[in-house]
Amino acid sequence: MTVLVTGGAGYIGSHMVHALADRSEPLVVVDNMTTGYRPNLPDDVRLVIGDIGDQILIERVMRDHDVNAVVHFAGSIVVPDSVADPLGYYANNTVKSRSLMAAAVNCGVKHFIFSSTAAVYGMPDQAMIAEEAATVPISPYGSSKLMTEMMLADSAHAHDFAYTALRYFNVAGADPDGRTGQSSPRATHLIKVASQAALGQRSHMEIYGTDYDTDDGTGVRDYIHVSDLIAAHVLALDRLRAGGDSQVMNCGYGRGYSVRQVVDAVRRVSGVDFEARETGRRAGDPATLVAIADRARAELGWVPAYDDLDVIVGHAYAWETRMAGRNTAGA
Ligand SMILES: NC(=O)c1ccc[n+]([C@@H]2O[C@H](COP(=O)([O-])OP(=O)(O)OC[C@H]3O[C@@H](n4cnc5c(N)ncnc54)[C@H](O)[C@@H]3O)[C@@H](O)[C@H]2O)c1
Ligand SMILES: O=c1ccn([C@@H]2O[C@H](COP(=O)(O)OP(=O)(O)O[C@H]3O[C@H](CO)[C@@H](O)[C@H](O)[C@H]3O)[C@@H](O)[C@H]2O)c(=O)[nH]1
Repeated sequence: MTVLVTGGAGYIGSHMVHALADRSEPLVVVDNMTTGYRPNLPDDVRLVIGDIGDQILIERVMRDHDVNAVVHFAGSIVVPDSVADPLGYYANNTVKSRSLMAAAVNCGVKHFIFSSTAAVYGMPDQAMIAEEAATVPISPYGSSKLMTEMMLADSAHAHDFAYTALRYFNVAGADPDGRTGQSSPRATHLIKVASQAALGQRSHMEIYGTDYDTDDGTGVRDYIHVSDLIAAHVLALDRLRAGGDSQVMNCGYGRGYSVRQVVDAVRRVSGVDFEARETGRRAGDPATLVAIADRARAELGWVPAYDDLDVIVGHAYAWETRMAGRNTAGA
């Protein structure tokens, strides 16, 4: 009854690995280490360095480890990169997910949890988004994820497995115990970038667009603490094991913060008045993305524990401080 965690050496996946290890669940990680970071994993984890598109390898891992559930985080995640390299994104996110699913079907894996995204909704006309909202992605990244959801739905009809596709809103923060966090130096996420500016790793940061139709003109997002997101995964796994049906669920708190509010929070938490320069809009950014996450609460009994912007920022900033120390020590 082993859980296969794809992309388990990445930001979100490594939090899942710790959560499963905390429950003493047998698990195996497959990661090709393109953006993965080994030090974020427990020392004794079973890590197979390989690609989810290598179906022979994946089937061997599934059989050797008696895998019964897959939690699929592996993928490429930078929206502007997907605009520049759509075929690369469809290859890594869609084609290789198809291969992973084929391996799961061949090996009789019964449960599948998939990292989907609010990007499947595109530029919604309503600020608050439920799962029934139209899915009209505006980036190859969003399309690559929506296509994977479609493959899951069709395969679950045809074969004996059930899935949960979790549509994450903006994932932020870090493990409260400091075991792992966002470690990719190229990460573009707002709270990470602002924390780097506060630590002096950047001379300044930029606010992309101040003319949105929002209260203060900057983009509004629903920031969810990574540990709350992982709690939803663990509950989704338990629900599938108990015979739960296939579902798509939003993961967010149902409350949005503007870029300016986030920048103020990072200044408040860090005590550093770093520079935030106002520039033009970034391509493909909707004004507002906020989840209606009633389904996750009802179906999973999910109750967030870290729904507080200063707590999220505090954990992200503590992690960034730790990373800065590591980098200095290694220099
Ligand atoms: N970070 C967010 O705000 C966010 C929001 C919505 C959805 N997601 C989704 O969550 C998942 C995890 O995102 P993250 O922020 O942890 O990113 P990440 O880049 O930190 O983690 C992705 C991991 O997958 C691995 N990987 C990539 N392609 C692979 C392949 N072909 N075979 C094996 N391993 C591969 C990478 O090495 C990395 O360890 C992704 O699928 C992403 O699309 C993230
Ligand atoms: O240096 C920066 C970085 C971001 N922003 C703004 O901050 C907000 C959040 O941006 P970011 O942290 O880059 O996240 P998103 O572009 O909203 O995308 C994240 O959240 C999506 C779900 O909502 C996921 O699909 C993506 O994978 C994930 O990167 C947006 O309004 C950006 O324009 C800035 O102003 N300056």
